[in-house]
Order: sequence, then structure tokens, then C-alpha cells
Amino acid sequence: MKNYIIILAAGKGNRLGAEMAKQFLPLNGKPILMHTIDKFINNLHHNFEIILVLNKDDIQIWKNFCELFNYDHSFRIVIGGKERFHSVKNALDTIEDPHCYIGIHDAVRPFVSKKVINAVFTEIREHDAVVPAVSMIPTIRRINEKGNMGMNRDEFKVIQTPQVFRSEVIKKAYETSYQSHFFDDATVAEYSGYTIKLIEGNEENIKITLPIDYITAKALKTKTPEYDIPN
Ligand SMILES: Nc1ccn([C@@H]2O[C@H](COP(=O)(O)OP(=O)(O)OP(=O)(O)O)[C@@H](O)[C@H]2O)c(=O)n1
Ligand SMILES: C[C@](O)(CO)[C@H](O)COP(=O)(O)O
Repeated sequence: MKNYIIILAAGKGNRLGAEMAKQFLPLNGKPILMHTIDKFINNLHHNFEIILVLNKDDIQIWKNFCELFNYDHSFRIVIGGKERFHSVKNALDTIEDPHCYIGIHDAVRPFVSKKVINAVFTEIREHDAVVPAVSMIPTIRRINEKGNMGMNRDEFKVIQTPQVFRSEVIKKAYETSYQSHFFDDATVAEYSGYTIKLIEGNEENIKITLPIDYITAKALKTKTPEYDIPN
């Protein structure tokens, strides 16, 4: 079956607060978004298609970067929506293939490993929804109106992307309307009654969200295991 990979790059990056959306910031000489797309191009070898979701105001910026870096891959480009949910929905609406696997990945997670990419697209053959996750490292407390309470971190997992679904599952799940507790695609699928299979993610697969994450990303760039990123 064919694999689709939706790369979500229509956010504004408000929490990082840079002059341009964070997916276009440089990392080892080229935009973060290109590193992320290249992870899939270099690690999925047949029968896949990348769908790139961009903010309508960023399309020209992306075209300019492609020209600057002679980046001549062609993708289906979809215009993003107000929330991440709407961006995913817009991309799903363009997939007509009734039986395929659909991976959804944040553009700002350029350090996803080859092992995780292969694992999610292998495991989906046996499940409705497959999501990478890593252990919760910090010590956590739950707060409420009465005070706070220590929690057992072993009962929690930190969720990553790519999140991969059977097409019937994710298309059906996204027929619902947006709700603020839809934190990711797994919560949307779960809301429709589907069970989520967790697999081990890779620790470096951080989401670049805050300025400190960008600093971490610049440090991590030399440690990506699969290949040396060309300058
Ligand atoms: N309407 C949106 C919002 C987010 N995203 C994408 O979803 C991923 C994860 O979202 P997040 O880190 O929250 O990105 P931003 O929305 O850009 O960040 P912020 O919330 O700080 O503005 C990012 O790759 C982002 O580009 C998207 O495609 N469409
Ligand atoms: C989908 C996600 O990356 C899973 O970790 C995350 O939930 C999306 O980003 P946000 O920071 O919650 O907006």
C-alpha cells in the first residue's frame, strides 16, 4: 500500500518568537523544514508521497528557499488552517486513495530517526494508529484548586510524531469538528474510539518549540546518526 507523509509547516512559531516561522530558520546551513523533508526522502525508498502543508503567506518564502538551495523535489502543496487540526484536515481532504497509510509529522521535528520512521510504517500494517513515544524524564506534580500532588512519571509517556494511521481511521476521525483537547492526531483518533499503539520514539526527536529547543537543535545537528547533512 502507498504511504503518504503529511509534513505540517503552516504554523507561525509564536512561542519561539523569531522573525520568520521557525520551520524556515537555518540549521547547519539550510532551513529546518528541508532537513525534516529529507529525513523521509532519504529513509523511505518506494511508494510514498510527501504532502507539504504551508501557510498561504509562506508559499513564496518556500519557493525562494527552494530556488536558493536548488531543492527540486516536487510535492503536493496544501494551504494550512487556523489550528494544527485544520492543517491536517486540509491535507487529508486531498488524499483520495481509499486504502493507504498516512503519516503526519511536524515540520519542526528534524531529528526523527530512520529507525522510528521505519518502525511506524511497519507497525501500522498490524494496527489502526501507531505513535512514537519516549519516557517522561522530569519529576512531575499535578496541580488543582486544592494544591498539588506528586505523580508517578512511569505512568506517562511523551508523545512524538510521525503519527501513522490507516487512511480509513484518520479520515473518519477527522470528520469531527475541532476541540481544544485535540493535542495531536492520536487524540483525534482516540476520540473516535480507535486504540493507539505506542512504539519507542527517539530521544533526539524534539519539537522545536521554544528558543531553548532551537539552541538544542543547533547542538544536535552534528549527532544525527543516518547521514552527514550537507552544507
Ligand atoms: N495552524 C497550524 C499550526 C501548526 N502547524 C504545524 O504543526 C507543527 C507543530 O506545531 P507547533 O510547534 O505548535 O507550531 P506553531 O503553531 O508554529 O508554534 P506556536 O504554537 O508557538 O505558534 C509545526 O510544524 C507547525 O508548523 C500547522 O501546520 N498549522
Ligand atoms: C503533535 C505533537 O508534536 C505531539 O507531541 C504536539 O502535540 C503538537 O504541538 P503543540 O506544542 O502541542 O502545539
